[in-house]
Amino acid sequence: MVPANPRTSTSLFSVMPTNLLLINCLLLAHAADRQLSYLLVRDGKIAAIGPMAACPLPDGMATIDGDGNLVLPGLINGHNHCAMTLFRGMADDLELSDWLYNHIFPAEAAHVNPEMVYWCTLLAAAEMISSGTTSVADGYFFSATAAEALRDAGMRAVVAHGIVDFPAPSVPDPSKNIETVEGFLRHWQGRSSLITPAVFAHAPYTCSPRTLRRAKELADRYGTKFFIHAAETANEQATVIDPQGPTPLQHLATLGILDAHTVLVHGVWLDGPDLDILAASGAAVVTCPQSNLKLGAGIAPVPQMLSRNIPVGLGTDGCASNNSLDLFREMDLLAKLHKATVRDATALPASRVLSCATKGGASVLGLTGCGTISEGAAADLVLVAIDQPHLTPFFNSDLLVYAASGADVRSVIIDGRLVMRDRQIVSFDVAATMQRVCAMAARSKHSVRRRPKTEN
Ligand SMILES: CSC[C@H]1O[C@@H](n2cnc3c(O)ncnc32)[C@H](O)[C@@H]1O
Ligand SMILES: [Zn+2]
Repeated sequence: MVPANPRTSTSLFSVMPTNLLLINCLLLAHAADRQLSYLLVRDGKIAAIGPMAACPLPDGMATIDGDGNLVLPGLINGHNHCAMTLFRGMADDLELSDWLYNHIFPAEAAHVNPEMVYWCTLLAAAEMISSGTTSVADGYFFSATAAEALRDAGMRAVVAHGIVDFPAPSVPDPSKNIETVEGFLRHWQGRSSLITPAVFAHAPYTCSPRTLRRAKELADRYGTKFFIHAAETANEQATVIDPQGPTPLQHLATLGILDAHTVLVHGVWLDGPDLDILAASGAAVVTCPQSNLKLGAGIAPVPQMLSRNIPVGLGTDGCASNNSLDLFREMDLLAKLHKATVRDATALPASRVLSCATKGGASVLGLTGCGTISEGAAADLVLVAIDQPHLTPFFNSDLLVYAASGADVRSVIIDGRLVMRDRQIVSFDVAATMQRVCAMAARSKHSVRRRPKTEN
């Protein structure tokens, strides 16, 4: 149940067993021959997989019948600002700097507080779980509260505390940024099997070189991931750094903050030399194609990244720029975009895209053992109903990218716990969460400048 007060959150869900026997599941490898399998889950990990003929006796263990549904590794959303569900649809059809400076930052200054972050993050968790996402990288303010919400929802998350050089909702005095984030890292490191804390410096145009260096140094000291939005729009270099000077990527490289623990979000405006620097640094990229198209930013050179072995994950970005958290939509778009730009249908195969949203995404976020179905891997599993007209006949995983949607997900298991069963989220009260967010949205409507709808 959802606690009435986010500060006193205690989730019954956290004491649920992490041992399960999953029966009658279809593994991707058997999609064509329809041979059903069992998966034995112990202590949140996959302990054994085999054909139904060799299924062990439940021996008192909770058993879930997969009903012939396809079992997939849970999808991994590499970039989100979960609490921004409150701002869904608030500022559509605007380019990034207008959207951010004239609409989003003012709305955040007025409405972001711990209560908002708790409930709006829970709402994001409901949307992600019900569309097959089991892990997310969140980057926002009041990160301790976001971490509580994601843990209470039963989601696996890398929760990164946001840093900007101006007064932010959770840190009104930017000179206190580093110590605040350090407190967050100290509190959450090793506290929960589900939550990994990290650092998020917002962007090269909102963080000074000194802030960027100190934020990265802090992340390194705690051995955490360091995230940054960078090279998102064409004018980032012109308006932010120096029109004649280094590119945003060169700027970050010169500051010494690109390495294997750095995750660059967006990376739309990267030229050949930038991509070479990135590849040599070991840093990863999370691409957010829906957000990049909607904000008019452009198309990230994902095939060129992959051909240089730059690790690439897939993210939705927040609800105010997407406006959906369904990674199936994101996969479909990513797989098609590059085919169109270079007029080559082989530019980015569906299987490669599925890997960015699973195994590849896990590696970008440092989530060891996630994004794969094998013995010893995390039991983060999604059951997809393929026995439907739009997924028939089902021979291989390409259909997951080109025809499936989040609505096809039936049940979800995270860290060995059943989080959604037959489309019913069981870890928290979704109806109550929607009610709370609707009430907040109604209150904020009077003070937030929502875009008037114009007739054409
Ligand atoms: C410190 S991260 C949170 C901060 O980032 C803002 N934000 C959301 N999406 C984007 C984007 O695509 N580019 C730049 N900034 C973005 C969000 O509103 C928060 O203020
Ligand atoms: Zn973002």
